[in-house]
Amino acid sequence: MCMYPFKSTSRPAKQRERERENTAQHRTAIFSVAIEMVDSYALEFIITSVITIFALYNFILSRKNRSEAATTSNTTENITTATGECRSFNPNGDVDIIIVGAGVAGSALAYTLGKDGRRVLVIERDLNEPDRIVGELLQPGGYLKLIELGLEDCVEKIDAQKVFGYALFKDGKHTRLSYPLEKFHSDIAGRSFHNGRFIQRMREKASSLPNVRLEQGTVTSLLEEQGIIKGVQYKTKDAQELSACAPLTIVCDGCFSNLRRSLCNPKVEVPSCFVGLVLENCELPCANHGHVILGDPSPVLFYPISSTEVRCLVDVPGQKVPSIANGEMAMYLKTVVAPQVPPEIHDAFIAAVDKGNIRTMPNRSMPAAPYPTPGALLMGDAFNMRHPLTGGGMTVALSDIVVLRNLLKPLRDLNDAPSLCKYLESFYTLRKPVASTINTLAGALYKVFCASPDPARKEMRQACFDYLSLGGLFSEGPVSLLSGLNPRPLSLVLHFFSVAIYGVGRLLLPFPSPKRIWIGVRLIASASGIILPIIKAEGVRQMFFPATVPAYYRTPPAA
Ligand SMILES: Cc1cc2nc3c(=O)[nH]c(=O)nc-3n(C[C@H](O)[C@H](O)[C@H](O)COP(=O)(O)OP(=O)(O)OC[C@H]3O[C@@H](n4cnc5c(N)ncnc54)[C@H](O)[C@@H]3O)c2cc1C
Repeated sequence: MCMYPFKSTSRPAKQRERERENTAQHRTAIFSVAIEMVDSYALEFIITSVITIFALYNFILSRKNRSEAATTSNTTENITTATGECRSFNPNGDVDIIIVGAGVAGSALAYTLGKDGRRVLVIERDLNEPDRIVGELLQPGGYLKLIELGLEDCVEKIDAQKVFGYALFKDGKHTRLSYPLEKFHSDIAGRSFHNGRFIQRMREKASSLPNVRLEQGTVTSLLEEQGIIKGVQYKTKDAQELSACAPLTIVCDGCFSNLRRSLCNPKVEVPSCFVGLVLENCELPCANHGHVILGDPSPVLFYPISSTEVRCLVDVPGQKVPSIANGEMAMYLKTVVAPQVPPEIHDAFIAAVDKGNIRTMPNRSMPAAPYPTPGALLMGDAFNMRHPLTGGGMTVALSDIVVLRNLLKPLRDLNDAPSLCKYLESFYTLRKPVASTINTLAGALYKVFCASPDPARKEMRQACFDYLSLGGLFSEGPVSLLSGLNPRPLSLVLHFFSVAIYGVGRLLLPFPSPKRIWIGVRLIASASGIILPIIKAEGVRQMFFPATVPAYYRTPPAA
């Protein structure tokens, strides 16, 4: 029993000293290896753990919601019971798919499905060229989707401008963030243009197909028969009430959709409005770049929409904007916004305000929360919206169309609505990597980029600007997420928390004071408070663990 202690104490003192040193060195080595491992894996581990807990929470919640949804999905607003008029309208079943709305999503979808041989009827409220301040900058990721759909020529002959990245301005300093386009063909870049011209090109291209028919009319309701959407009821230009039927109706009636209520659970938020102006004949400080001014109270954007025009979008927080009619808006733009505009375009900005063509648009966000409904599907802004700060809406819509096209391709017959509906549930998961990355980034960046009196939020905003200014991986990563070139949700979360940690590091170095430590703690809390609710709304499981969602593996009904 006492052999070991006896042996130990009987060794010579030098040997014991050496052994002690060895043990200490060994411990230090283990400790430093452990520290290195902790350094490299801690962040990933913490995030993965948080996400896993959220996934479980979400899973339980989604089951609860699904059963609630089942009871509410039969609300009949904007749904009319089909009585037989459908069959009399198109007795030969000459339409496979009805598309409501020929905006960005509807017209791209019509061409895509028409090209695949579907007989498509598109009903659009107004076939004249739209004149809007939305959807004017297509990210390079969206342009890649346009190529996949064979629609890239729709940005030709409309004086579209190539966009190679962003210039970010804060307190008189600026940094250039280029899209990482090196490994792509030289034609790949963002494109900015007049939204109406782009849409008209896509409408023309869709209607050039013999099996695609575009009609002007306003859809007033969906036609339903025994829980299955059979088609739509619509009013023509000359006030005729008609109905049309098809095995599948795809609703793409945009951000103000009044048909989505029966197909999803619309939780629309309006954090701010954009006020739009057009600056003429001026040179942006960084040619062929989007410009983001981290202004007070919130960001201001500039980007070219033709060779002679620059779009300016001024974000105004809240749902109310100063009145244009009584001149309050012009006063606001001149006194609050103009002093923050880069000097190179200041005069053009004032001239645009004086010219008076000021437009406004609410900035809406709405997570996708569909009620899978046999015979119908939502797409575009009717289905899912995010803050337009990062110009991601069209990229998400086009990416969704690619996913849907691939799912529908193997199907010859769309008539078995319940089986088709079950199969198309996979769409909601397959779209997630692109959609959730762009949506989350838009929501998070908007919050970070807004000015705030809170010191923690101020630090976060400055840390974000400085982090992006570091260049290399620090700008490339976030920009490739924003551009839709690398839509990876985990990469987004890692960059977001890296910005927060970078901000905290700057607060604590070289000498942390209690006040700075406290701001650091609040910075991390505020970063989590910004991103986690958005991730939760996107669906943690679908976003980070899509392969664990059973719908991911749905096979075509005929297979
Ligand atoms: C201020 C602002 C700026 C934006 N900037 C950008 C940007 O730079 N880049 C970007 O990618 N995204 C941007 N977006 C988002 C982008 O505009 C949308 O994501 C995109 O337009 C969605 O396309 P959509 O087809 O769903 O809707 P829309 O393009 O709005 O099309 C909807 C169509 O449906 C028609 N319609 C509506 N109701 C009916 C009905 N009852 N019957 C028949 N037809 C109907 C409408 O006439 C319209 O043609 C911005 C959004 C806002 C609010």
